[in-house]
Amino acid sequence: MRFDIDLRLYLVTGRELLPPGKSYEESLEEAIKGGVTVVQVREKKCDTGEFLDIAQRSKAICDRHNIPLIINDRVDVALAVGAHGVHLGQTDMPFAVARKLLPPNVIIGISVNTVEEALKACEDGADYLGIGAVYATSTKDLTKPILGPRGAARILTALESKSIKTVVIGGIKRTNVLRTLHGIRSSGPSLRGLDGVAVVSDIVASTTPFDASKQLYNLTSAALTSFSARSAPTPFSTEALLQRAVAAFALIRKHGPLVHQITNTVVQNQSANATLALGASPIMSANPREVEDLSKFPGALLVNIGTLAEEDTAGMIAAGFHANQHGKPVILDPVGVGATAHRRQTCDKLLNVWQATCIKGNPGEIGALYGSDEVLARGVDSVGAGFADPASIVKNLARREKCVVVMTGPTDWISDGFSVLRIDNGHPLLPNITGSGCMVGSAIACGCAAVSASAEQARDKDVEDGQLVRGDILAGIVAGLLAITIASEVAGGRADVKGTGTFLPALIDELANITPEIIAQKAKLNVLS
Ligand SMILES: Nc1ncnc2c1ncn2[C@@H]1O[C@H](COP(=O)(O)OP(=O)(O)OP(=O)(O)O)[C@@H](O)[C@H]1O
Ligand SMILES: Cc1ncsc1CCO
Repeated sequence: MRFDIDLRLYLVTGRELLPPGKSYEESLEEAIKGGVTVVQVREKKCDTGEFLDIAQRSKAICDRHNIPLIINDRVDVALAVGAHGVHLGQTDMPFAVARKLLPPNVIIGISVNTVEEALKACEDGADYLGIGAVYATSTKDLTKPILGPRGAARILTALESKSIKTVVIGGIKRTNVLRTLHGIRSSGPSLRGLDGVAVVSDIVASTTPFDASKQLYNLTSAALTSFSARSAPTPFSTEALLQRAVAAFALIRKHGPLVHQITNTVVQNQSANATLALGASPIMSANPREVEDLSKFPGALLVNIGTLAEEDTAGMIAAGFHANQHGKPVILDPVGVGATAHRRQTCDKLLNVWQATCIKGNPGEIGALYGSDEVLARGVDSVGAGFADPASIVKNLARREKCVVVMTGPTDWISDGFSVLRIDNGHPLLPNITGSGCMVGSAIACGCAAVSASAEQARDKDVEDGQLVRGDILAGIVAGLLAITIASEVAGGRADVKGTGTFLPALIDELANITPEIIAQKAKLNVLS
């Protein structure tokens, strides 16, 4: 097998882009340490001697880190330095000629811009394809059409039956990599057809290439790692998950993490009070100017689109983006997403820019995101009896969005795309106060914030492939759900609670009174699969 190269984060060099004071070697080494998995040396404006010199210097660095090196265009230079591969454009040396000149273990990649070029390169026997340009870029004169994510998806769709490896290239950077990969997935077959992203200026022009490539590696891994391609985690029992959730609940009180909430104007006060009662610290702000600073604190971000003021959308987009960059859990509450086209478009926009850790909604909201009309929404409320097969809905949406999905109701259904769980706690008064679902979102955010802050503090092992966040997220989510639903049972059973008016303050009190022992004792949690 000739091809054993990890294409996930493919760096294409460009010395002319280096920032002042940064040497080529320094930049390359930092980029590799940050997560670059393969390096292509591209030198368009130098003579052979200089190209050879830069290729040899690159090879020495790559060898030190066991990273494959590919040479752009020049078969002779590749042979001279013993490179792993050669990358050819459509106007470079023809594939057949290069193949003849190169030893069989040297791979050949081809740049393609159309379905025809891609199929021809497959037929020729290319080892991988660089599909682009996805966006306009200053690093290359573009004479061919810009593909956009949808154009790249068209080429990937045509390659569905081929085993060839692929990367997308052209203007890809930290700010658009998730949007790009989400866009390709939603308009093409699946990301299983894609093996990586190629990046130039976002790494080479950076004064901190280590950070740039680390962020790009994590973002790309999270978007690329397909649930179906990943091996399923070890199944766990109800008892084991309950223990993890009880431990996660205790971490809220231990760490008192910051929970940044962009939420609707109906529930701001009660959600902030619920957060405090659980033992975390709320900060409610949608101002795009401060979301980056807020993302630096250990904790979590909640984005609730309940009242969706026009001016809040920019803050929601930026907050999720920065939270992803800092590995903070992001909880999306798509309130009323089934009610208006604008809410649907906004959720699409948000999920195109950032990766959610958890999406929580009532059946109307989850159905609207899933694209099902089995359950309908009336404004922010869900109507009707619910889904005939709720377990499949949450599991399939979790797989598609690569996050945990929670669907609330008399039974709360939860899935991480592998397991499905149900929680049967809750009091009938809970859905009758406005914004109880929103408070559930805050409670989930508190649980996620706690497990994430704890893992950060313990400097847990580095994030696993495909995960943006650290910590036992599923346990954090279950902890938040159990805390609020069990507190509602205690509050609803109190003699002084006469209806929804007295229920709300009692609920806040009982959230503060709840203990890990009460949760362990009263939880009606069941792991179904
Ligand atoms: N009939 C019920 N009995 C007990 N608990 C319930 C019942 N219905 C919902 N709940 C609980 O209430 C919480 C809120 O769920 P619900 O589905 O009402 O949210 P929502 O519709 O998003 O609320 P809102 O839009 O008012 O914020 C859930 O955690 C759930 O456990
Ligand atoms: C009533 C209402 N309207 C927008 S948000 C909200 C709170 C419950 O979702």
